[in-house]
Amino acid sequence: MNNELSVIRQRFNEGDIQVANMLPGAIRESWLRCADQTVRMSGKLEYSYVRPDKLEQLKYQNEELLTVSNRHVEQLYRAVAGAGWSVLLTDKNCNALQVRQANRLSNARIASAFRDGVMLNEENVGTTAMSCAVNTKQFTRVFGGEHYKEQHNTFHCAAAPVFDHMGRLCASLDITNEHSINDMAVFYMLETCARNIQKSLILNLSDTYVIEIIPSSGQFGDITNLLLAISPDGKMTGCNEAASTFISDQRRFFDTWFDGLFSSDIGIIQNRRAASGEPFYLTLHSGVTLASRVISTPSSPTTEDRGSEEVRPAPVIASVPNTTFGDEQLARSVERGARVLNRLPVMLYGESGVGKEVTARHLHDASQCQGKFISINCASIPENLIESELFGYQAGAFTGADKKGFKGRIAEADKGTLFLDEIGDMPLALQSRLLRVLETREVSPLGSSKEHKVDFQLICATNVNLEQAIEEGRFRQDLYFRLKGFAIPIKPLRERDDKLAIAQTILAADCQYKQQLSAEVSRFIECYNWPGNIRELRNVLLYADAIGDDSQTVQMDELPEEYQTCQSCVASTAIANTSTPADSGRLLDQASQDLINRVVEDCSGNMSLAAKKLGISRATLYRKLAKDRSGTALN
Ligand SMILES: Nc1ncnc2c1ncn2[C@@H]1O[C@H](COP(=O)(O)OP(=O)(O)OP(=O)(O)O)[C@@H](O)[C@H]1O
Repeated sequence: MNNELSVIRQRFNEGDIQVANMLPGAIRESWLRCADQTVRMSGKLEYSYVRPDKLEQLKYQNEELLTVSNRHVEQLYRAVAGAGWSVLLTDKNCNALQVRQANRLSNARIASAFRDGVMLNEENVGTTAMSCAVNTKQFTRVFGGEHYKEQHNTFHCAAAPVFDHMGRLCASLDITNEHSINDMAVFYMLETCARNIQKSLILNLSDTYVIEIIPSSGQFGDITNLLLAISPDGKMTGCNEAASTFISDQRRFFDTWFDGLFSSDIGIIQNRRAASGEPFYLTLHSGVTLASRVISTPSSPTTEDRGSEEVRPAPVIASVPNTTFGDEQLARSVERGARVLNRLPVMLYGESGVGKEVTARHLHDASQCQGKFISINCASIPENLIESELFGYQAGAFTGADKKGFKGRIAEADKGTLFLDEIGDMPLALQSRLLRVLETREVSPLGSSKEHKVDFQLICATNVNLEQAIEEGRFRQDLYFRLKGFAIPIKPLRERDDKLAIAQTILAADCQYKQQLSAEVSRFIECYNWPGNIRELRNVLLYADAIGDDSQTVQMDELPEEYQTCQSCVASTAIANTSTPADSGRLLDQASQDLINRVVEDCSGNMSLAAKKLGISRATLYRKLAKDRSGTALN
């Protein structure tokens, strides 16, 4: 926390409430409300939870919101979790309805406290991004010491309000990180996600036409476009935030009929061509003409299908039918994996970021399993919590346990798929318990002697060499063989030939503006080493999308700076651009020399391994290195 903020906190705590004027408006107001309600800044922080029966009721009341938002929240989570962000959806009173925790939450107490039903309103936990977003109805960031409660001073959060089809506040969407990351791309994604939830709520209205209007020269499907929902008899029944600003007086809007706004009647959107999605023009009474398009009609299919009709949706990766792109071997393995999954455990292995979790979700979907997909990252749960997290616990099983007990993640996966990520990091003692569960298909929660039958499909993933872990006594061999029913290796991105297809998919799925790659960027993607694999490629493209200009093509100077200066890629690009054979030869030599040096370095000087990776003999490798050192051109 910076010094100034510490001083503000101290003075405020001592009763000088004027000092709050130095804080951003939303946070100042929240601190003052907290002080009014005599919430204490320091002292023990006990989290309160909505009673389980009340939580059920809350979820029931928010059923539509939860159903509609699920894929958006999931998609946001998948995009940001790698950077350490957790995602929370709360109702409009800040009760958590859906919590998706980031992999690496180090604060064990908070990790176990943040779950569905935790009450995060100001009265209970002081100022948070979500309480500010709910109170101001605006996107808000609350960083570190701006949180009222001392215990939250290590967190950095941002939240966006979520509005329903009539523009009423219905929820807040929050992202939380333990590290201070002022990443505009992430905040942008958060706001877009909140707007997409409202869009899906509008598309979910029954017996309604939904039209999309482009107020500027943008394109259809832009999230800033106006959405209007109209009943078949012409009454306005819904609109998104952009439309409510555009039409300004929302209350009047809901008393309005279609022909009260536009100089045509409802027939214009009911004719066959318009109803089939062809663009048409609407004219406001003022004479302004707007390009429009019907995106949903009263007979349109259900929500999820409608979701795919959105023009530029950010598709859910899990629903992408093929997550293997041009890698035929991987496609074959995944297809077989999906077929055997209901009888054999599947093990995915590959470096971090190659897409193991994405593939696991795809396997779950493709296996047609109707149950839930329960994902557990064995490396991120503190060792002392793994056991209770996996197997559950009975009420009062240990100090600090929830009074109601906890079912456990394995039991939650009953009739569904259990995904154990980073299985190589599971502590040995728990490996024995897991083995027993896999053999008996029964779990008994901590503190209970009762066994419960469970039936689940199992996928596990690892980026460590389990065989080596067995040799070193860190992993049980019998568990290894039990888990490795069907093994699917996933190659690192640098070894894949379908890098451009992957990049194109990411652009189409996750980028707002950028939809194609310049020739130079394509060459860079092909040539770069990608140590962070698909995750790194995705981050680079999202960066270009967020900071680049409005054009649809990603240019080299829109990539993060460190990528623009990648030496061997610059050389390869130069080779492609050069016109004289002599220059081209020189640049090619340089690139080849760089590549050799890099591979030798990657292999820590192990010449046999480096030669193997380069596909040349050891003698040739020595010769090339010797020539390089003596300054002779390589050949
Ligand atoms: N097939 C894909 N299509 C689009 N994006 C993908 C695909 N595979 C992976 N990604 C992106 O790459 C990132 C990493 O994916 P994922 O978490 O599945 O990798 P992982 O191998 O499980 O990584 P780790 O071992 O670090 O957990 C995610 O942000 C995901 O969005």
